[in-house]
Amino acid sequence: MAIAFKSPTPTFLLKKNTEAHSFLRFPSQRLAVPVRRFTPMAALSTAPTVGLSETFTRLKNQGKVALIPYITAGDPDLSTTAEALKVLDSCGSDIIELGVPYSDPLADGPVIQAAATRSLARGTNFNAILSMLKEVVPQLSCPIALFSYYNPILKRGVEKFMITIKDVGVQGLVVPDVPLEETEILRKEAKKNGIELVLLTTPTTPTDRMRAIVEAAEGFVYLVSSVGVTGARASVSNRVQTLLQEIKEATAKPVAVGFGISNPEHVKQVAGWGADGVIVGSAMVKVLAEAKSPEEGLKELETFTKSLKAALD
Ligand SMILES: O=P(O)(O)OC[C@@H](O)[C@@H](O)c1c[nH]c2ccccc12
Repeated sequence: MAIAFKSPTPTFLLKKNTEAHSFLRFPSQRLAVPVRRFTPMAALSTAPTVGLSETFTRLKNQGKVALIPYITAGDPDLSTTAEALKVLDSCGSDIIELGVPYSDPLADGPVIQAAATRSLARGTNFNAILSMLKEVVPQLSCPIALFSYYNPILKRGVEKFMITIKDVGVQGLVVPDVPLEETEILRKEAKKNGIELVLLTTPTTPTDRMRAIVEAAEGFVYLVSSVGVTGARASVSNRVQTLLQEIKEATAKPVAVGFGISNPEHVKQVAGWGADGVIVGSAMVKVLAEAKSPEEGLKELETFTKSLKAALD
C-alpha cells in the first residue's frame, strides 16, 4: 500500500476507526514464548542511559554520526528482541528505535508490516514489551526511542503511556502518524516525563511547516528521505542533501535520515551529506525475519550492524 506524502505534513491518514486495532487486542493471550528471566545483572541497574539530545551532542563533539537501527518488538519473539537490543547496543548503535507492533501500520512497507503481523500473531502486547524493557534497558549503554502509532497511545491514555514508558527507561518516542496540530498533548506529557518526542518532516513538507516541525521536535528531527512507505531502496535520493541543508538552516537540532537506507554505501553517502544520524529499519528487520533460527538471526544482525557502523567510522 504505497502512501505518497501528498499532504503537507509527515502524517499518514489516521484511519478514523475506533475498532481495537492495537496490540491491546490480545490482552489475555499468553505470550507464545515467555520472556526469559534475565541475568541478575539486570538487577544491578547501571546508570540510566543518556537521552537522545545528549547522545547527539557527544557524537557531534567526537565528529561522529549516529547509527540508529529500528527493529519490531516481538519479532520473532520478545526473548530474541531482548537479545537483539543487546547485540545492536554492543555493535555500536547510538540510539535504537524499537517498534511497537500495530495491526494497521499504514506507513510501513511489506517487511515491517509482516514483522508486526508475526509479532501480534505470537500474542505480543504492550505490557510484555514493557516487562522486557524493564529488564533489558539497564543493560544497554545506548538510549531507546520507542516507536508507536498514535492509536495505541490514545487507547492507553497519553499521560499514562508517557509515565509507563519512562518508568522502564525509554528516552525517546516517535509517532509517525500524528499531525503537528495534534502533538500539543503528546509534547506536554512527554516533557513532563523527560521523554524526547521526535517529529518527522518529509520531502513534500512546505518550508514553513518544516520550520514549525523542527521547532517542536525534541531529541532529533527525523527527515524521511523519500515519499512512500518504509522499505529498503536501491538508492537514496540525492534530494536528501538539499533537504538536509534547508533543515539545518532552520535549526541547530540534530537531523537523522531514514527510509530506504539498507547498506554501508547508503550510510556513508547520507552521512557525507551532513546527516547527524542514519536510521536503518527494514533491512534490520529482514535480517531477523529471513534467518533460519533466532540464534542465526542474532549472529547475522551483529555482522550487518558492524558493517554499517564501519561505514561511519
Ligand atoms: O525501513 P526503512 O526504509 O529503513 O526506514 C526506517 C523505518 O523503518 C523506521 O524509522 C520506521 C519504522 N516504521 C516507520 C513508519 C513511519 C516512519 C518511520 C518508520
